[in-house]
Amino acid sequence: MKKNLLMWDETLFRDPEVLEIDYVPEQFEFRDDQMRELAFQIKPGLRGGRPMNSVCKGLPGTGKTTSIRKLFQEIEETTKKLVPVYINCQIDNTKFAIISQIYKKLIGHLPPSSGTSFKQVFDAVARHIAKEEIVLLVALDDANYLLYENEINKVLYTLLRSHETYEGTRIGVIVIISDMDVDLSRAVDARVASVFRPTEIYFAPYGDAEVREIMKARVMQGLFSGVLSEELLDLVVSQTLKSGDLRVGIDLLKRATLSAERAARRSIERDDICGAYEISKYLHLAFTTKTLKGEEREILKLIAERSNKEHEMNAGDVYKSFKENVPIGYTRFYEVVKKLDAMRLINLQYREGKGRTRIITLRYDPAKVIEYLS
Ligand SMILES: Nc1ncnc2c1ncn2[C@@H]1O[C@H](COP(=O)(O)OP(=O)(O)OP(=O)(O)O)[C@@H](O)[C@H]1O
Repeated sequence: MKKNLLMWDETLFRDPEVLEIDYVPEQFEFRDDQMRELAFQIKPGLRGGRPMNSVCKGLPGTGKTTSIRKLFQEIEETTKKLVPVYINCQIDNTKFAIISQIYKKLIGHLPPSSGTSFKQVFDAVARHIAKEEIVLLVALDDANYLLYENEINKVLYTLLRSHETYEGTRIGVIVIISDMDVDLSRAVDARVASVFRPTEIYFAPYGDAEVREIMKARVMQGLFSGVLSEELLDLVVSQTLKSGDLRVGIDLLKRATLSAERAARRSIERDDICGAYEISKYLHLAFTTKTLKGEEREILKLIAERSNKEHEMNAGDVYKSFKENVPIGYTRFYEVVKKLDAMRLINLQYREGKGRTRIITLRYDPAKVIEYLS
C-alpha cells in the first residue's frame, strides 16, 4: 500500500466541530470595539435596569451573530437576573413566533401550538418576568426578515412598550441587520421610534490580512498539521474574499478536507479546493431558498425560468404571467419581489422609461436556482 494513503479509520480533522459554520470560535479577533460597545449598552441590565437598545449592522459574515453569542454566553455565566434570548428571524418572523421563543426560553418549552392567543402567551411571559424579577435582553438576528408586512413595528412595539401594560417588565433589544441598504429609522413608526432610540454598532468587512488570520486559526485548530499547505491556504483565502463571506471559506475548508479524505490522501490538493468552491459558493443560495415559502418559491422559480431567455425582465411582465396561474394582487407580488431582492437572490432596479420601470435580474445561474428550489 502507498505510504500516503489514508487508513480507513484515519482522519485529517483534528477537531471537526471547528469547521462547522455555527461553531462559536474561542479565538475571536478584530471585533473588540464592537464587543466593548455591546457590553456597555447592556450594562444597566446587569443591575436590574433596562438594557439600552442597539442595532448591529454589517455585511453577512462580519461576526455579528458570533459577537452576540459570545456576549450572551458571558451574561449567562455572570447572572441569572438578565436573561438573554436569541431569535433567528429567518425562522421566527412574526410577533407570535417571537413571543413563543421568549416563552420557551423562560418556561422551558414552546406554548401549546393550537388555541393559544398571543395575549395568553405574553401574559405568561410577563407573569414570569414579574415573579422572578428578571430583565430580558432580546436579540433579533437577521431582522431584515421582519421588514415585510410591517412586522418589525409590531414586534418592537410589543417588546419595548410592554411595561405600559405589564408594570415592571423591562426588555432591551439588539437588532441585527445584514442589509446595508436598510435604514431602520425609516422603517420604524413614530410610536416605536420614541422608545427604541438605538445606538448603531457597525461591523466593517474584514480586510485581506484579517481573513487570512481567521482562516489560518481555523486550519490550525481544525486540521492536523501538514494537511493544508501555506500556498493552498492562500487559495482558500482568495476564494473566501471573492465570495465576500467568511462562511463560504469555512464551508470550503470542510468540503475540501472531506474530499481529500475520500481520496484517502493525507493532504488537501488544489482540485479539492476548486471542486469544493463550486458547492460552497452556493451556500447562501442553498440556505435562503430553504427558508422561502409557497408563493415566494413560485415567484423565484418563474423569474429563474424566464432568466433562461431574458437576462433582464420587467416586474410588471413577471406579475402578469404569474397571475395567470396564481391569483395574487400586485401589492403582495411586489412585497415578495422586494423580499427576494433583500435576500440577495435577485436585483431590483428602477429605470426611467415610459414612466418608472422596475427591472429584475437574477443574481445566480438560473439552473442552479431551479435545482436548489426543487
Ligand atoms: N473575528 C472572527 N474570528 C473568527 N471567526 C469569525 C470571526 N468573524 C466571523 N467569524 C466566523 O465567520 C462565520 C460568520 O460569522 P457570523 O455568523 O458571526 O456573521 P454575521 O455577521 O452574523 O453574518 P450574517 O449577517 O450573515 O448573519 C462564523 O462561522 C464565524 O465563526
